[in-house]
Amino acid sequence: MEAVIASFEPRAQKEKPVQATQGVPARKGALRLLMAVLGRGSPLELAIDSSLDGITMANDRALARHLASTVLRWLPDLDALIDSATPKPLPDDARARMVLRIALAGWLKLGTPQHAAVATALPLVEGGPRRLVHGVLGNLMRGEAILPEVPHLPDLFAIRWAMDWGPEVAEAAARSLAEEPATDLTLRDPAETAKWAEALGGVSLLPGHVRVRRHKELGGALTEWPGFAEGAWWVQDVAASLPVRLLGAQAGESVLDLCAAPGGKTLQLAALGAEVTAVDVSEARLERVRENLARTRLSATLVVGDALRWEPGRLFDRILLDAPCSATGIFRRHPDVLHLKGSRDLTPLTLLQAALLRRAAAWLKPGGTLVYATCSLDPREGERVAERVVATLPRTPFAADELPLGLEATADGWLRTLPGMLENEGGMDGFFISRFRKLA
Ligand SMILES: C[S@@+](CC[C@H](N)C(=O)[O-])C[C@H]1O[C@@H](n2cnc3c(N)ncnc32)[C@H](O)[C@@H]1O
Repeated sequence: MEAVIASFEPRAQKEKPVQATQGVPARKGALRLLMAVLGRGSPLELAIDSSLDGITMANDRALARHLASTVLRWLPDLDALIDSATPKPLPDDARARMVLRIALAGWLKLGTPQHAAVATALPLVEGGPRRLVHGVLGNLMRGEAILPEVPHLPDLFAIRWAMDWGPEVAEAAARSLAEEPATDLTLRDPAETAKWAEALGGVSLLPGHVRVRRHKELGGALTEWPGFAEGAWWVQDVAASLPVRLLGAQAGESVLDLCAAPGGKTLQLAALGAEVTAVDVSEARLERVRENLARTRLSATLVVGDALRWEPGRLFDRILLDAPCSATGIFRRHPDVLHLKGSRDLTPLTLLQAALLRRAAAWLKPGGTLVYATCSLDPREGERVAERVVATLPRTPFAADELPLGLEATADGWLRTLPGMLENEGGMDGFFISRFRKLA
């Protein structure tokens, strides 16, 4: 998973006052989404099409997604409230628990009036569970039910991130989970930064970057924002734009973008004027790259291929390997990664990452530069993988004057972006970025 190039769903914010059972389709959609993520372990983005099938109103779709995302941000806290009001614990994936989570998220976080939260919950359950949902909501609404100011991370991540990065990073991660983050855009032409920052009502943290907070004037779908149709920008967290910035590609150089889809970094490289070959194993995801290249009027050679078997038959000046990973660094935008079952065993991923890195290194010209990056907060997918190749591929540490945003390299010469960094400006995703040069 990676920064989405463009979400085509309009965003729902505070829910408008709901009449009686208006809003039931959105709750049904949210319920199906949560069943897919929490019941079957599907990533939220992959569950959207099937879960929201039949929900035609854009507002209902947006609200369904926003409710599901809000539940995922506050899951341990919502569950603690539910457990405090049920006679015996409900199974994690019980329909009644899912419906209660949605009703409480609507009431406590989206401003749904109490009567509407109840009226939209009850049609989703029948029989005994319906009486249970009614009773639990009644109990909680009569009492002093509140959510904490800062959500609790699931225990696994609270403990792991405190151990790996320190308690202050885990605390910042929890703070950053409370709200949907701002939308970051990367511009096709960095010379137009001021123009687009003004047109979009955003702020720029770097040349070629604009950060847009959700605001009423823009509202609606991203596709309607100024500059979308003409391909002036694409959605990409500021941290996700750093690997290409640090690869140092020049116009006319040959660059291999390995594991390229959905293509944020391919677009960045193509915008620099590099001759880009973008490879991805997923034809469907590569189609997104194709669409985005067409919209931005940029070009790259696209190859559907498994990088473990594909052979380029040539060498490249520079290679970017943005490897598949657990995506825990993008939990603010994709809170489902904190709850996906099956994502706990990292061994297959770390073996794949190391194998991809070794293959990529073989395709580099002598003197060429390779960047290995992941959007994971787990050192087993970042530092530990990079350390495995340094004996054969010397690292090129990041110099202080080439690191933007006040970032500093680690003692080993890598770059780590972590929760808490840029917090006053709205934060950034968690990335690991390493750079190597092949001896000439
Ligand atoms: C982290 S995402 C890449 C994000 C992309 N670089 C961007 O900036 O938009 C990882 C990608 O690796 C692809 N992938 C996974 N295994 C692969 C393999 N064996 N060969 C090629 N691509 C692979 C996935 O399909 C996925 O699109």
